[in-house]
Amino acid sequence: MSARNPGTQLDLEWVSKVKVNTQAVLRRAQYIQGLKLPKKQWQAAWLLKAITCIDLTTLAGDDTPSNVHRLCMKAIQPVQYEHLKKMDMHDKGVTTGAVCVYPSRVADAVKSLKAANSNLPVASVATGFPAGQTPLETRLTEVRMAVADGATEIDIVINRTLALTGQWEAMYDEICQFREACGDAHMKTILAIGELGTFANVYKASLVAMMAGSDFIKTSTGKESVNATYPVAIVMVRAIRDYFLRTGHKVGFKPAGGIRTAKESLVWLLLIKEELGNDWLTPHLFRLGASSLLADIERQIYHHVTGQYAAYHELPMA
Ligand SMILES: O=C[C@H](O)COP(=O)(O)O
Repeated sequence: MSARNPGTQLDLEWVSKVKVNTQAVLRRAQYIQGLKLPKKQWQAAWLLKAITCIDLTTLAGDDTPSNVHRLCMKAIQPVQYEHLKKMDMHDKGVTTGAVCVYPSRVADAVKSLKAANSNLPVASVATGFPAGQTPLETRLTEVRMAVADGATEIDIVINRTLALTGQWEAMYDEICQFREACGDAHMKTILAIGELGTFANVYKASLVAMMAGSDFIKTSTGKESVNATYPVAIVMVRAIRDYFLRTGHKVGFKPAGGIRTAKESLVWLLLIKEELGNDWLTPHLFRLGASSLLADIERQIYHHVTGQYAAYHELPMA
């Protein structure tokens, strides 16, 4: 991870002046989706880059030490060795960016990775994920427990009630407390954009989250009915850019929820390149939160290397 965002004082004047031009946002998102995607070896290189930015995720009620173990093994070796060798990438340490699990499974993930001699980060959702509707003290305890079990990245959810009722100061205070509870663990703040109503609210929530010291802002939990969309991403990355221009602090961006295809991962990389520039095209500042994207990327890489499409059952799944 890159240098942390120390946050700033809450600037309510900046927050209150926010206006978002919806039509301009939609046009820009359309434009980015229409851009030409890289082909052939360039596409394969971009797909490998996308893999290094994935937070390989399992967030299910039936998660067990054994499926978390498989997830970790997949994160360490996301592409078959022979395929990487054919691309001369076998010795470049291609892994996913992190694994992401519920707090109760952090210790399992840490154990599996340690046994495999891997220092891949373990991220954990916390703070009453996905709804955030538990008492503040419970949410803080959850963060501390995940960190104590070895999570080095914590994905918190914002209190949507506070955002929807314009209680930005209270939201800022809560996030500052989460940041403190994280200690040295990097904090990604999930806005749950599908529940924020307007683009202006998304922009305001992004600003408040960054002012409170978030190292990343993240679109969604993957559990809302609307998750990562390109227009919302434009709004959030513009907030990241504006915050950087004012403070000099680079905050990362993590779209998450419903990202399933290799093609989508390429569009996400293009969006970041166009909006924030190459500096952000690194796992330190960009992550894709996804539970099933890797299988499709692996399939495209299989095709690139062999000239044939693999059936899903031919590729080892996370
Ligand atoms: O943070 C990651 C998301 O929960 C993953 O969502 P997904 O299962 O739709 O890929």
